[in-house]
Amino acid sequence: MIVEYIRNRIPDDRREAFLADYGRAALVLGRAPQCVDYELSRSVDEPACHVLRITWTSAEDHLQGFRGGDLVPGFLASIRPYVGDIEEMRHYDRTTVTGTGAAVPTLHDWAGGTPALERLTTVLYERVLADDLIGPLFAHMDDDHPRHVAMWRAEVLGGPDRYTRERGGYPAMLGHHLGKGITEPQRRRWVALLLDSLDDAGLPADPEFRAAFVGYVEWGTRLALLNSRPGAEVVRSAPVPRWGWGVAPPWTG
Ligand code: HEM
Repeated sequence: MIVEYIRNRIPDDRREAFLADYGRAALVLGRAPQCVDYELSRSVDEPACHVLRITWTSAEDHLQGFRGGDLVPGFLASIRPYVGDIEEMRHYDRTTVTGTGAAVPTLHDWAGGTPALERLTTVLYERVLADDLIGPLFAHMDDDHPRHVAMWRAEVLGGPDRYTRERGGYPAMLGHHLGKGITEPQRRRWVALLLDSLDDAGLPADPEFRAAFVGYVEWGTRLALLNSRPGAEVVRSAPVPRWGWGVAPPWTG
C-alpha cells in the first residue's frame, strides 16, 4: 500500500465550493478498486491549508490502474478548478514506525489484565477437560497450559509480549497445533466453552469488548483448525498478531 498526500491552499471565499467539489471527487474514489481509503482534512492553524490523504493499493495501481481507467474523467472534472492550488502531491511509502496512542485502552487492559485472562483460561480448561468431544485432545496437556494460553492471549490483546520472550512466540504456538487434526465440531465446542467461560471468569460483558473478543477467537480458532490439518501448508514464522477494537472502540460516555 502507498499513501498519497495532496495539499491545497484554498482561500476562504472558495472553501465552500472546494469542499463540495472534492466531496463529488470522493464519491468517485469510493468506487475505485485501487483506492483503500481517503480523508480530507483542513488545517486548524492555517485554515486555507487542506490535505487529501489517499491510500492506494500500490503506486502502480494508482498511476496505471486508476489514472488509466474509466473513473478518471469524472474525478478530474470535480478537482480541475483547484489544480493550480496544489502545493504538494506525492506518494509516500509506509515505514515500520506506526502505532496507536494510549487514548483507547488495549483489549488486554479493558479485560482486566493478565490476571483476568488467567481466570478465563483456568475456567475454560476445566470445562475442556470434562468435555467428551474435545477433552481427549488435551489429555496430555501440561498443568501450565492455561497460564501459557493466557500469556499468548495477553500479548495478542495488546498486553506484555511475554509469550514471545519466554515461550517461543508464534512458531511455538503453531507447533502445538500441527498435525492435531482439529475438526470443525471440535473448534466450535472450544469456542462455545470459551464464550461460556467469559461470564464465569467475570470478564467485561459490554458489547464492544465481546464483539472484538469473538472476532479474534473466530479468526484464531479457524487458523488453528487449518494449521492442524495433516500435511497443511503453514506460515512457520510470523510475529504474534495484535488484535484491536475494530470498528467499535469502547463506549466511555
Ligand atoms: C484462538 C484460538 C487458539 C489459541 C490462541 C490457542 C493457543 C494455544 C497455545 C498458546 C498453545 C500452547 C500452550 C503452551 O505454550 O503450553 C496451544 C496448544 C494447544 N491447542 Fe490451542 N489455541 C487455540 C485454539 C485451539 C483449538 C480450537 C483447539 C482444539 C479444539 C486447540 C487445541 C490445542 C491443543 C490440543 C494444544 C496442545 C495441548 C498439549 O500441550 O497437549 N487450540 N494452543
